[in-house]
Amino acid sequence: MVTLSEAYRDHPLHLHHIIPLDFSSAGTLPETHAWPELDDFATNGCSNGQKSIPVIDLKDPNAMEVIGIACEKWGVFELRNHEIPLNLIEEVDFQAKRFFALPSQNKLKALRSPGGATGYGVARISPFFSKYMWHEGFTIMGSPVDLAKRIWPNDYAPFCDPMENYQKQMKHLSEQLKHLIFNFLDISNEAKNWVGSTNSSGSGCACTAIQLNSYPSCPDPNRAMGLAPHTDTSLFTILHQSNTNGLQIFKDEVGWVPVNPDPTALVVNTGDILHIMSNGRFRSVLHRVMVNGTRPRYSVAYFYSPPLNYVVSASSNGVLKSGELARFHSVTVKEYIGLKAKNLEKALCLITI
Ligand SMILES: C=C1C[C@]23C[C@H]1CC[C@H]2[C@@]12CCC[C@@](C)(C(=O)O1)[C@H]2[C@@H]3C(=O)O
Ligand SMILES: O=C(O)CCC(=O)C(=O)O
Ligand SMILES: [Fe+2]
Repeated sequence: MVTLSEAYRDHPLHLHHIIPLDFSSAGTLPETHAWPELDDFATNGCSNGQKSIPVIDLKDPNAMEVIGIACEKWGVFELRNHEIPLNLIEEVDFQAKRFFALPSQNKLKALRSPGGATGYGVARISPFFSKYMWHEGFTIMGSPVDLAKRIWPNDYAPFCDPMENYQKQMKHLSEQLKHLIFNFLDISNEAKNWVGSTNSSGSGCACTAIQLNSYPSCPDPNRAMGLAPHTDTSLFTILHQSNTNGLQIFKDEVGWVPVNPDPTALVVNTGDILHIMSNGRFRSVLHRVMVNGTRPRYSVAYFYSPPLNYVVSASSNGVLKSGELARFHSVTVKEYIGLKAKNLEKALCLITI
């Protein structure tokens, strides 16, 4: 948990790649946030938006099969009947909005440090793009208490309690999804249960993180980018989006497909670590967020990955059919996070055999 921070420590960032714009006082879109090549990009996407992602009921007796097929064909699905209490989701959402509504100078008290991974700041992928995104984020790994105390020294519990509860519930849901996905892929019990792997705290726990995302309503939405196209580093990500649209996934031969929000459902997407573990069968899905001219958008992402020293490898986990060769070199989770932090989307190519 806290240990995921450790993987980012070797990749310090400059402050101008951490501090978000004060969106509340931005009356027009600054040139630093205007993406020149966007027009084409945006129109192409929308014209192909007729298809929609698979919807899956977790209680479906065929859940394993339909989730496997969705991961293979789409890399993303909407999950219903997930059993995360709606009032908890709403409370997390409410606390996220309460944080982002604070004056800029208050939010900066929880600013991510240059060598850190948690706290308030722009998206981690920002240094790879010449323009800034219309986005601010808040990253939590392990206990949120230290961060929340910086903002609400005596009254941090209303923020922390729901976040900690959400971490527990999401971890439980992630374990269920992991079993379904790994069973579908015939991944061995050893690999499935992270046997022999630990993180630096000595526990064999998964690496997890919560990312609160805010995309304020934008004075010039056609020239702004909410979150630039990226794949997640995780095994998979569980996303909750409240009711403003903007998320799109890229599907081969279709283009950008909108993922319409249903506040009672969750969206699950595949990440790079699953891409490697499945030997490229479950490709990590490219996605982005477009912004809105009238309504702000909020989302909560939960990233789930194996422990830091887990060896991510198709050659030893049972996925390879007879005669099939591994397409990627084996790497630990920590090594892969390091490669991604330095090379972004080239990281997968760098370990391709
Ligand atoms: C546990 C994670 C996963 C991170 C890094 C770290 C904390 C924040 C996550 C995000 C959230 C926003 C998109 C992304 C691409 C980014 O810029 O920061 C994600 C990234 C990743 O999936 O690599
Ligand atoms: O806001 C969203 O819907 C997407 C967030 C996202 O892609 C991320 O946090 O990695
Ligand atoms: Fe993402």
